[in-house]
Amino acid sequence: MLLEIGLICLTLFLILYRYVTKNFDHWKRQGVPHIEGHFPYGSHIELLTQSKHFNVLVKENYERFKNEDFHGMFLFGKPVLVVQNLELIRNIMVKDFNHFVDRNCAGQNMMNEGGELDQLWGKGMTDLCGDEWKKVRFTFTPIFTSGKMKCMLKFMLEVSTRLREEINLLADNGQHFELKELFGKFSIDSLATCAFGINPNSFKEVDGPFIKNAASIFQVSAFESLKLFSRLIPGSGWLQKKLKIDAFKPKETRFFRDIVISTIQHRRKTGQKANDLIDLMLDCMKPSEEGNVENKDEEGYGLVEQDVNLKFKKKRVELNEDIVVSNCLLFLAAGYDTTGKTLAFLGYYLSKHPEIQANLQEEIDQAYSDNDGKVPEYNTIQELPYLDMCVLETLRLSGGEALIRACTKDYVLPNTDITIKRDDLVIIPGSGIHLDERYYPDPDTFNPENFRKERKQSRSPYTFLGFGQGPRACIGMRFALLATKVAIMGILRSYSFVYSEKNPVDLVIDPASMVGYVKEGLHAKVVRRSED
Ligand code: HEM
Repeated sequence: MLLEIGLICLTLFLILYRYVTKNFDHWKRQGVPHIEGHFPYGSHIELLTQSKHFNVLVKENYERFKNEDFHGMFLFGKPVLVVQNLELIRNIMVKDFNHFVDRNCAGQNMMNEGGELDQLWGKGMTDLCGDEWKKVRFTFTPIFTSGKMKCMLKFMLEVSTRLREEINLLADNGQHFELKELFGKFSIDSLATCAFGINPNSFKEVDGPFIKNAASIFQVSAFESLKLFSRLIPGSGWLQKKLKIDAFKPKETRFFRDIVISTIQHRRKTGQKANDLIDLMLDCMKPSEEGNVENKDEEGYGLVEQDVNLKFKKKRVELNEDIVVSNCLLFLAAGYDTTGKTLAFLGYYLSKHPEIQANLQEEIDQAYSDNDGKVPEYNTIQELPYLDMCVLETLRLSGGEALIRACTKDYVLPNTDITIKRDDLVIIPGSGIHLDERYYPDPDTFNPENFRKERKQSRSPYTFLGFGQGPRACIGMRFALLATKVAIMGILRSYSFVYSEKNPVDLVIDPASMVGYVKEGLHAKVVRRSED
């Protein structure tokens, strides 16, 4: 019996070994410079041991292959092409987008292969593929236009008042505090208020379920990521689906799913309207006319190139409730940590550079005084030039991500004889590009001048990937910029950030943080400007 079990285990191991290693000569055959693959993890054991963040690995590889247009690597057994040349990046993200519509390759959408809750995440826009993604993206795009964001402003201002009250207490007691802990409360409260008209009151209920569940949803332990990656083993995803195993944060997912569902039910029952995101999404569930549609973004602040319009036959299909629930969940998750992290870094950089903070305060004071001391209008907030420069520079220095695309149709890389095959993965190394001195002189220094209009226009738009690029860029960009600007204006009008010696000298990115936040946190103090 033991012998039989041993033989079965050996056979399974050999199958797995063969499956993982069979493509390890892929890049060598094509003459592409690359990082060797090793069984079972591919190019980077750090992903298995969780000793380095993925964005950091991608940045290191970018440096290593800096003068190449692209290089290869392996994620477990999967060959991945990392494209560094900005013109090729434009082709992939925009010009030839129809070859790279998805983020997941067919049959390897890990979120679709678990139990009911994992499958719910699989219906979110980030994971949807092909025409289904186009339909959902097209339908939800009008929710994030400037017109709709103007209506969100009043909700954000309510939350910013609560943030100022908290800042006032912090100024009273003069203590150092962790910036993302504070701004996470602002970002979850503004999302919950704008999305569902709910006030989680995170500033008062520090241990409230809303903030606790939000904080843990993007903190993924080594064991949790192993559970997800195990789905790359042939047959494992199928088995986990059959056994209804939820690998991604089931407790937290259930908490937010139940809130979304009960809000939808309440709105339907009472017919109440708050003109928040959930109302706008429920409106999207109504059937629409068939026809050619275009998904053309509005101005987009010149940050995102979208010159491919999504032209396709929109069928007369209603969005079902699962899609709405899933995308509400996604907006909360996608917006919470990213906005909290951006604000935390912005507060940290301003505390480190008092002269920049003073310039920003001057601009903000002027905007209030031009509006008789009242909060400026939506357009003024979004267009204050120095504020915009500070936010974009924060996103450059702290926010470069490795962006993923899956090839959906074979593609010959222009001016090469390299074919990216259907189902191959491509990475755009935002974390490397953002810190490349060819695009940003003295790239490790916080310098908002990098985003002065003339300088911005002198570079390729693909040197800034804070919100991605192309039709798959961040749908919530306008919302995120507004929330960030409202929060920082509310604070700087009356307070200043002061640098804290508690900050580590070298900022180490926490490998367990999905958005890539600092392991030891970022700290600051606040003082009243009258006491400066
Ligand atoms: C400062 C805050 C934020 C940052 C830095 C950020 C950044 C990003 C990035 C880099 C991507 C990938 C783009 C690509 O692959 O080209 C993305 C996608 C996405 N973001 Fe954001 N985001 C933020 C806030 C938000 C908010 C507030 C929401 C929703 C309310 C949101 C919803 C999404 C969605 C749904 C996608 C997937 C879009 C698709 O696949 O079509 N994000 N975001």
